[in-house]
Amino acid sequence: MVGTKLLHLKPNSVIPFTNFSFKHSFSSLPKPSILSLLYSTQTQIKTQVFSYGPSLQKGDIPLETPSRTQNQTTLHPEVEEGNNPVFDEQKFTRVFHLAALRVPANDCFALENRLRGHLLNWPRVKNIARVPGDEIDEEMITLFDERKDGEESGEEEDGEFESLVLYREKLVKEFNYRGFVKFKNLARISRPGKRKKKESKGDGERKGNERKELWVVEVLEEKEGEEEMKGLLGEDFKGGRKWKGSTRLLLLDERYGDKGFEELPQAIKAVLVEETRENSSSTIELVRCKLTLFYEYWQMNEILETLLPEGMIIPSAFETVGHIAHLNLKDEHLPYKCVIAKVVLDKNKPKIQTVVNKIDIIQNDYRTMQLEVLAGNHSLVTTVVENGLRFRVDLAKVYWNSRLGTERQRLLSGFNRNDVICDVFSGVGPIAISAAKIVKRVYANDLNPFAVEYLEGNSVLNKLERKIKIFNMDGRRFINAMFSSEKAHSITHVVMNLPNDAAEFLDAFRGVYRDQPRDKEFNFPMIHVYGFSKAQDPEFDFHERIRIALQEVAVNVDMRRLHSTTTAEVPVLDGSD
Ligand SMILES: C[S@@+](CC[C@H](N)C(=O)[O-])C[C@H]1O[C@@H](n2cnc3c(N)ncnc32)[C@H](O)[C@@H]1O
Repeated sequence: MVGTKLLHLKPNSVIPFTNFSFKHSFSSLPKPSILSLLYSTQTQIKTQVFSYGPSLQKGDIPLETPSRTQNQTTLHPEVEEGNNPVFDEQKFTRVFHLAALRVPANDCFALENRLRGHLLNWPRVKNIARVPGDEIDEEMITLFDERKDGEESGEEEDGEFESLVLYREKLVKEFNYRGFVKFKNLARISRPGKRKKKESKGDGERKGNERKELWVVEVLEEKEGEEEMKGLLGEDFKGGRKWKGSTRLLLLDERYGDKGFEELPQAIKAVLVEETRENSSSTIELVRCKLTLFYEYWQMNEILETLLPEGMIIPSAFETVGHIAHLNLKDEHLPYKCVIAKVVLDKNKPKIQTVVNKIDIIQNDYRTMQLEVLAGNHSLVTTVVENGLRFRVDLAKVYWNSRLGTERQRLLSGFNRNDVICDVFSGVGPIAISAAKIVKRVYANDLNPFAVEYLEGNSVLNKLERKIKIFNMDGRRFINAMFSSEKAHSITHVVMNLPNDAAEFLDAFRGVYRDQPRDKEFNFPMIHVYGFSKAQDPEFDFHERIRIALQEVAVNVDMRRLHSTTTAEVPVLDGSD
């Protein structure tokens, strides 16, 4: 039993968010309550109890793969060496021995209902299972019945067999370019090509070439009388003495895997007994079977718990941007980064095509991340859908943060069709373009020429280009340009989303309204400023920064604390002065 900590990867920042409008005098500062600001890494001790359900610590490892002890001792060094992501997926194959009821296909749903509570209840495994050859052609059933009748009336064996041979002849005539859909064995006899090659790969090969299967069931017992039919219809044929038509397997709860008939619960016994009593040629029978779970079956954390050293925190969450999974690995994970990335990719295909890790904290002007591609294709250009709009981004060249989607929605909900928005640090346009759908006009600006290129492309992509005017300049210059022009009167909201130092950019507003005539019609815009603070009292700290930047100008301030996590924003404080 392994105790493992789950790490939810989260950014370590708290973003006080402020919006305010100008007024003519200061009043007292709000008294913010002191709240812990430091983000805490959420760790969870996961105690695994393996008494029920599938687990990599249970079941048998098939003979061709190394034993579990061997598996655990060799895996970590192998993984560590040169970050080699190629680990043997077969090491994750586990075989479980179960009991099942083989039932007529037509009755399986009714019996499933009746036996509820006694059937296997494992995630992603259907308790009505199919095995190769369990679907039998109606015509074949008739022949079989004829054969049986003959048996009963003492007919000669040659005659019985003849009808099956005739039936095969009939099938041969039906052969066309698609081969035999129902009887693979006949197809194989007539057309020994590709298929023969594939099937000679050995027992371990999984069926289903396109999509790898998660699990497979095989019946263990060989029934008398099966051989003869097999010879005619191929290896896939299963059925035995009681065979009468198409069948399904109802997998019984794992507790009954090694139980004999007498030890089964009454409900199961009753089904078997009743069926046999009512119908002497009942096809219901108790069989032993093998349920094999493959690498594809196991969840990301189950695989990683096996691959990473015992006790290591398992990276259990990541951010997604379009087709890209964005990890934020801790130092201790770095020796295993490629292995972790491979598992993330395998377990999240096809939505995820690329797995990256952030190399360094964001510290450049354009707020772009330094990313290392660890698995999948190397394209960092992707499309994100937010608010029903599409945004093309190149994570290597522009800023994007999907976690801010909720906050963007909150902001947008305060805009109406009479508004004119000025987005000073617009990036590729998640706020500006979404706002353009609602408001009269948007002025959007960014210093990063690549961001502006994508902003232009995205406004066209969303057919909103006629409502957006785009600028590529420093934020201060942009504010000056906007507020020294006749546009100043029309602007109702200014958005400043540059959390590191947007507050310091507020100095650009000093005196912008000094010479404006103050008629009754005049409204000051609402300025939405985002910022980080590591101070003990971030609201107080942020308020001070705003006052220093604006100096003589009086403002109404509303402050709201955002904890930038994947799930939550935390409104903490509402105050005004
Ligand atoms: C935190 S991002 C926000 C982008 C966008 N609002 C969003 O939510 O995705 C800040 C943006 O400001 C831009 N930026 C940085 N310094 C700037 C400056 N001095 N003037 C204008 N834009 C700047 C960066 O290029 C970046 O795109």
